[in-house]
Amino acid sequence: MKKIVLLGYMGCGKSTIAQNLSKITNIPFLDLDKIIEERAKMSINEIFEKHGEIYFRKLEHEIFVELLQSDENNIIGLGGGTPCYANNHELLKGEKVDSIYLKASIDTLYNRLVYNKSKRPLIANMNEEEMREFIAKHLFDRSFYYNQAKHKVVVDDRSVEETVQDILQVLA
Ligand SMILES: Nc1ncnc2c1ncn2[C@@H]1O[C@H](COP(=O)(O)OP(=O)(O)O)[C@@H](O)[C@H]1O
Ligand SMILES: O=C(O)C1=C[C@@H](OP(=O)(O)O)[C@@H](O)[C@H](O)C1
Ligand SMILES: [Mg+2]
Repeated sequence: MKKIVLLGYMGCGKSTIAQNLSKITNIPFLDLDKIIEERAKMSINEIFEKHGEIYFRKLEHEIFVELLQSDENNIIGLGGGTPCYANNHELLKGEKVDSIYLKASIDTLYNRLVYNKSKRPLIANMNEEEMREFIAKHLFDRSFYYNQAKHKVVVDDRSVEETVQDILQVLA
């Protein structure tokens, strides 16, 4: 049983890359946010609105632990905040876990998020200037946790296909 775990800031491509890596490797992929939404029968936005972020983080932790415990080989795309709460970063170091930080610059993240923020409650209501500032500070705060991953793949100026190949190389 092996788990390939993709982590990194919102917009770095965890969900997109997990799906494409799955197609090439035939290893089933799981998106932690999607599973949270299915369990809660609500969107991430609704969970934040109705129950608040602390409730979301609790659910996120419980489901992450559960996914790591299953006997299947899986590719798991985390949420951007997953490694930063409830000591989840310690789980990235597990023997059966290949954790990979998809590292993106502030510019890459900003460019990908600016038109894709509505489903991300932490940035949904920010204007462009606020968002750039927020990403810069938040990425700095979170980098300690992201750097706990076993591997790092830089995604700036890389296509989806190139990043998938970079991951395969790191895992070889
Ligand atoms: N080279 C690339 N690699 C990954 N995503 C890319 C790339 N270029 C553009 N994108 C877009 O950036 C966004 C990344 O979002 P997503 O995969 O949801 O990231 P995350 O799950 O890390 O928040 C998607 O809209 C995707 O289509
Ligand atoms: O960075 C975060 O704290 C979050 C990232 C989101 O996932 P993506 O990174 O896939 O957007 C989602 O889990 C939630 O909106 C909180
Ligand atoms: Mg995602």
